[in-house]
Amino acid sequence: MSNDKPGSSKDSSYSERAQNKIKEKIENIVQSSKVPFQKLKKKWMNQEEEISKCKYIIVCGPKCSGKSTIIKQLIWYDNKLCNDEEKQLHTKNIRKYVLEIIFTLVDAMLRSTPTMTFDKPENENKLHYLKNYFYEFNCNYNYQFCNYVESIWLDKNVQKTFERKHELQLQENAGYFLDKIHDITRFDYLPTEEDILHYYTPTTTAAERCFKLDCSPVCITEIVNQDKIFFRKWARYFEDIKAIIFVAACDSYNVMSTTDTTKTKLQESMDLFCSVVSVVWFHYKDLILFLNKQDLLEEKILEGRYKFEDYFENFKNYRSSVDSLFSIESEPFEVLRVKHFIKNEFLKIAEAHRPELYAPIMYTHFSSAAKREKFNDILTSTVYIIMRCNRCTFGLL
Ligand SMILES: Nc1nc2c(ncn2[C@@H]2O[C@H](COP(=O)(O)OP(=O)(O)OP(=O)(O)O)[C@@H](O)[C@H]2O)c(=O)[nH]1
Ligand SMILES: [Mg+2]
Repeated sequence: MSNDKPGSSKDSSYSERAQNKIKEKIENIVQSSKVPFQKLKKKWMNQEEEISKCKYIIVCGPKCSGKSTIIKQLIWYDNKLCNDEEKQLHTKNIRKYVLEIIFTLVDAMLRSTPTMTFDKPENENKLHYLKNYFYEFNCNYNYQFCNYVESIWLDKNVQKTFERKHELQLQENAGYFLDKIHDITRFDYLPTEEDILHYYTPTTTAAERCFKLDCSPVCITEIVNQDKIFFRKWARYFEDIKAIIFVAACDSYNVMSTTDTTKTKLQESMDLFCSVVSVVWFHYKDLILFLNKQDLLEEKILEGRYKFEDYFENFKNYRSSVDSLFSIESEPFEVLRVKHFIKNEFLKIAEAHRPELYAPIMYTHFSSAAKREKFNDILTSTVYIIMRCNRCTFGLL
């Protein structure tokens, strides 16, 4: 009967109330922390599982070599292609890009010596409209755009100027879009996947792209702003990666580097490749080398304007051990010689810098990453290699 004692009931109810309050408080804390903690724990466990299964891959190579294009193709693997809404987002940019190509061509035509003007004088007004109204007002589609752009492109003197495309500041894929100008200027134009692959958007930050590849998670990071010392400095941060993709643009054999004017961009790619394979961390990693832009390389070699031996002296005496292959493959002999020579140069660098003892596997692909069909087989085997790297990590192979 302690409750009957004076003050006791008060005290006891006080202590009871206090205790209950504390209990309640603790419960609240536990409750509030318990739920998210459990959720978090589940999430962590899931993440941990995902991450441990995840194939971290870095994609490196010189600027504009096709790194993002290859990543796009990998994301679209399994037919997870763009839907119409996503495609629509590219329409305006592609139209704007086509206009910029037209402006560059007209500019070059007007500056040429002897000076040229439009073959059809009425194109002058059309150009004026496109430059001062259409382009200025955000390139929203209208009837004039549809008629004027094609009319200017078909002007005899503009076409003549395009024959000098190598001398002009045009991107290599300008021809691809000009060939499709009739489709692009239609009101119902919806870019194809190949149009999206050909459209260039420079990558400015090293963003990680995580997606499912053949039902398994993959994280791919495109490395930006690389130079020769980049890998030596940062390589240890990539210690956990499972594989490296290196992309080189083979058609750049005649394009002089902007940073070292004694070298071509292809030679510069080889230097960069050398610094990648020299990194000790990477000696244990699988390496997938894409000798990219084969379609543009073939076009350039067959055109004959820029002889390969003028840029790589030892090409003259190149006798390939795969000479017998030349007769089986359907490509022109000279193109095959060039592409196998380039491959050989990269392999020599890898052999010299990746000690055989550690070096796992180096896979080499001749690729045309912006071509949907042509890239299909390579895509399948790349996915297989990525899966293989993963199974190796878990001792399944
Ligand atoms: N014709 C052709 N064009 C290609 C090929 N691969 C890439 N391209 C084009 O080359 C341009 C550059 O490709 P990206 O994939 O953006 O190159 P990148 O290496 O990511 O470039 P940065 O992000 O600026 O370093 C784009 O217009 C692509 O469409 C190819 O094999 N053939
Ligand atoms: Mg990129």
